[in-house]
Amino acid sequence: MPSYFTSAPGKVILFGEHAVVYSKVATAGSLGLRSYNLVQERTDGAIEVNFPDVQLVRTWRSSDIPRQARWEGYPYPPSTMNTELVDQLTKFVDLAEHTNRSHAAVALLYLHSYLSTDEIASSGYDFSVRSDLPVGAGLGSSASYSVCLATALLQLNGHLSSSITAGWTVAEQRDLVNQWAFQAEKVIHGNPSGIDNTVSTLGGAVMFKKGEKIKPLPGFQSLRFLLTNTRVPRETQVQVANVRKLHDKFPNIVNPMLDAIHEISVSCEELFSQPGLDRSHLLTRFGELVDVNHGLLTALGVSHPVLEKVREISSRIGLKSKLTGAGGGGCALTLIRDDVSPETVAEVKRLLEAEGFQCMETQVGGHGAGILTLEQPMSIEEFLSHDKAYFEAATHNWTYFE
Ligand SMILES: Nc1ncnc2c1ncn2[C@@H]1O[C@H](COP(=O)(O)OP(=O)(O)O)[C@@H](O)[C@H]1O
Ligand SMILES: C[C@@](O)(CCOP(=O)(O)O)CC(=O)O
Repeated sequence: MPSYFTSAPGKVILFGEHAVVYSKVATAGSLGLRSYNLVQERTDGAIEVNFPDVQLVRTWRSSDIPRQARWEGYPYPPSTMNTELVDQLTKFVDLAEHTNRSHAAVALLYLHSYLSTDEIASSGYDFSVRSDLPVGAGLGSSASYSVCLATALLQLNGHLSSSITAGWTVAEQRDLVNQWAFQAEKVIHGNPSGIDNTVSTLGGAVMFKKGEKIKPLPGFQSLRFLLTNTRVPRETQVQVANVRKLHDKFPNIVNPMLDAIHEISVSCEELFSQPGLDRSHLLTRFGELVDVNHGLLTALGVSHPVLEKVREISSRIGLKSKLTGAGGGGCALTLIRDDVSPETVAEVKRLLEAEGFQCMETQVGGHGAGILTLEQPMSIEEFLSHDKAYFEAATHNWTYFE
């Protein structure tokens, strides 16, 4: 059994946060910031996890992990989450409940319980994960972690490009990864929408409407952004509830605002589907949509002084920013047009970091889930010491589900 890496990106909501709760369309894209998982066989029948981003190092005996019998629909996941198994695994991992660490561990063991063959269950494996993404900042770290796990477990158990799934299309394999990643997301979050794991699995950009199938945004061109984590903690539920209160108080005012946000996503889709549209013109129009969307979100009450600070600093240099995700703190995105010089980017970063913010430059719209088989085993220490550039290097022959 060779060693391999799996990898998956984070996500950013480009347009339509909050409006999506009211069944309007939202647009999200995959980030160049990714999580990476090293999977290696070991000889002692143990499962060892090394997840430094959530301070978890733990070993269990493989044969002690509860396992599920084959179910109808195999290898697709059952339609409902097995809450009994989640409870059982939460006790099994023996970590304080409801922490980052226990969620990460239970999500892995949940997939292991369902997917492991007898052979895999009696062997031992190391799972090590490192991420470029800040955890809990609304950039989809949990989805990218979940997609890494789903890809790893499906690969390990022969469901990806192996004899069991021989004849399956890439799209079917990608769908399988996405469905299992959604299971892991459910273990971590309870009731996620599915947009984060879908963007992370597919890559590129997607259009999303509640209750409808998430569809790729046709013609999307990769864009460059500066992401700013204001480090002000925010709770999605609180922001969503505040917008709900405003909506219920002034429906005739708030509904047209939500409709206007919907039209921004529609305009974004139209922008990318215009054949032969000049890139510079596209970026100008995109920047205008960024501005309008932020204005509407501010009117909905979900901005915050730190987010306005990001807008003020970036607009001084002629750049367009908006909050992304729930708002009330969290992250903002700033569009970096192709003609913006590296000096300008460095200057805006310097100004933002001087406010105590964390800045991350990244592309939006790149690859989704990927696998890379290693020719030689790699020590966990070496894996964890590598940076983004190492994993991105062209010599690494990643396979993506595209
Ligand atoms: N690099 C990682 N290693 C292990 N677990 C991770 C990692 N990144 C995310 N997670 C899991 O995902 C959870 C974070 O989810 P969440 O708070 O929704 O943040 P985000 O908005 O970044 O997705 C963590 O509590 C942990 O269980
Ligand atoms: C505000 C909302 O539209 C997006 C929240 O995004 P995040 O939790 O910041 O990634 C809520 C939702 O769609 O469930």
